[in-house]
This record gives sequence, C-alpha cells and structure tokens, in this order.
Amino acid sequence: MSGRERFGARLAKAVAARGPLCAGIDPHPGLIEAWGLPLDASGLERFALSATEVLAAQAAVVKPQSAFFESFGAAGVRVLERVVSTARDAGALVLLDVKRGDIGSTMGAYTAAYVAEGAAIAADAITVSPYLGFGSLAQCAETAVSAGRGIFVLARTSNPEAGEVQNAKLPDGRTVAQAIVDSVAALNAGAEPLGDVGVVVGATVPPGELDLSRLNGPVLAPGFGAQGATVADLRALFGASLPGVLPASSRDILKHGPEQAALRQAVERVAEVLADPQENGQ
Ligand SMILES: O=C(O)c1cc(=O)[nH]c(=O)n1[C@@H]1O[C@H](COP(=O)(O)O)[C@@H](O)[C@H]1O
Repeated sequence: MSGRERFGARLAKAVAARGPLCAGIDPHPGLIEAWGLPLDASGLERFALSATEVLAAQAAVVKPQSAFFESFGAAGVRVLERVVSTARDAGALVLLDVKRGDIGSTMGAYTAAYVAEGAAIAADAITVSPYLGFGSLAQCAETAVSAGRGIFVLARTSNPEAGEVQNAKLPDGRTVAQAIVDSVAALNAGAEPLGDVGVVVGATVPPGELDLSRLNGPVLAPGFGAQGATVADLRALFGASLPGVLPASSRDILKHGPEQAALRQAVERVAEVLADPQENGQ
C-alpha cells in the first residue's frame, strides 16, 4: 500500500466538501469551434485548460475524456497530461475516462500508464470495461487500490444500445450488468467509508434494473444533462439521497463557455440542483 490515503476515502471527503458533481472535460470539435477557437492542438489546449481551471476549482471530480485528446495525436496527449496535473493541483480528483479493457497482461500496461504507483499519466481513477471478463481487471484493481487509486467498471452504460449485451441473462438468472455490480461489491466488502472500486451506471437507465444495495462503492452516473436524464431520474434510479453517486455532465456545462464566469455559474447551478432534496427537475 502506498502512503496515499485510499481512493474511496479521498472521494468521500471530496464529495463532502464540494458536492457529488463529476464535471466532464470533453473537448468536442463542435464545442472548441463554438468557443471561437481553432480546431487544432492550440485550440484544444486553450479549451481544455480554461475549462479545467474552472471545473477543477469547483467540482469534487473532473472527468477528462481521453478520446477527444487522442484525436489530436501526440500534441493532444500532452494537453491531456497538463489537464490531469492542473486539475489535481486545483484540488479535484481526476477520473480519466479511457474505458480500457484487454487481456490481463495488456491491462498491466494500461495500469502502468494510469493508476499504478509512478504512472505516466497519473489519474486518481480510470474507467475500465469488464467485457473481456471481470477477471481480466483483477490485477488492475489490485494495483490501483494499493496505489491509493481507483477504477470505475462499466456495468450498465447510458447509451441506447447498451441493453442488448448488458441486460443479457446469465444461466443463474442475473443480468450481465448485475453480475458486474456484484463482482465489484465483492471487492469493496468491508471498506469504510466507501470502497475504491466503482461502477458506471448511466443516469438514463430505467429504475429497478439493478440492485446496488451491496455495492459499497461509488457510482459514476453519466447521461445527466445532454443525454436527457434529470435530477428526478437520478433520484428515481438511485434513491433520494444518492449515496455514493457521482452524476456526470459534460456538454451541458461546457456549452456555457468560453467565458469562465459563465462556466462557473453553470457548475454552481448544477451543484445547487443536485444539493436540493426538493428538486425534481433540472
Ligand atoms: O464512462 C463514462 O464516462 C460514460 C459511460 C456511459 O455509460 N455513458 C457516457 O456518456 N459516458 C461518458 O460520459 C460523458 C457524457 O457526456 P455528456 O453527454 O456530454 O454529458 C462522455 O464522456 C461519455 O463518454
């Protein structure tokens, strides 16, 4: 175990201090242009660092989506590295959205890249895909946890196509998504205040599909905002107090740039809506 506090404990503290919002940093080409910036690595850099300065000062967690940086090649990856370090310096936890999943030996290289001790692009957590078999992630989870970091395992994603695989039934009657949740729950058993391994469950998912009661870990809930899910949907899906749930929103916040003051207000508005137990819409 590294000297670093466990990821679940760091996350619980960050959420207590700043609220549960996970602010996505997704430099879509359309948004870069809407901010009046050139569609090249310099425009990407100005967009991403300006957004990071605002979002990482306010939100508990920021989630840069790697693909939007990778699409600019090596220069884009250098910007991503700066986003990660800038966000951590500003006090936010960085959940790097890379959705990696591969055979165990190759997962080792992704682990070294992002969540092992001394990782090249050191995030606090990454998103991973269990669809090569949950066991292919075992070493990644163990290494991340012992480095004080975490992983978020895709269970039931927000996209409309997700159900065909994730709601397929296993011979024991559970859905594939439920089996993923249960495997994560086993890793988190006994951890306090929260385990280090999260799941991803889209905010757009119909209520009642999943039993998260034994998860004892965080839930990343994208789909809030631009994909149509509201706070009422979050409450219907996860319960009124949303324990451990990180509602994630990217475009719906970023569209308020490029002025940093307007971005800041957009984050504040979302945070207020999430904090208000009476709020049923968005
Ligand atoms: O893992 C994710 O972050 C993720 C999982 C999922 O089920 N659905 C989903 O939209 N995401 C990501 O969450 C972000 C959603 O962006 P907005 O729809 O703009 O808020 C994107 O970066 C997606 O790649």
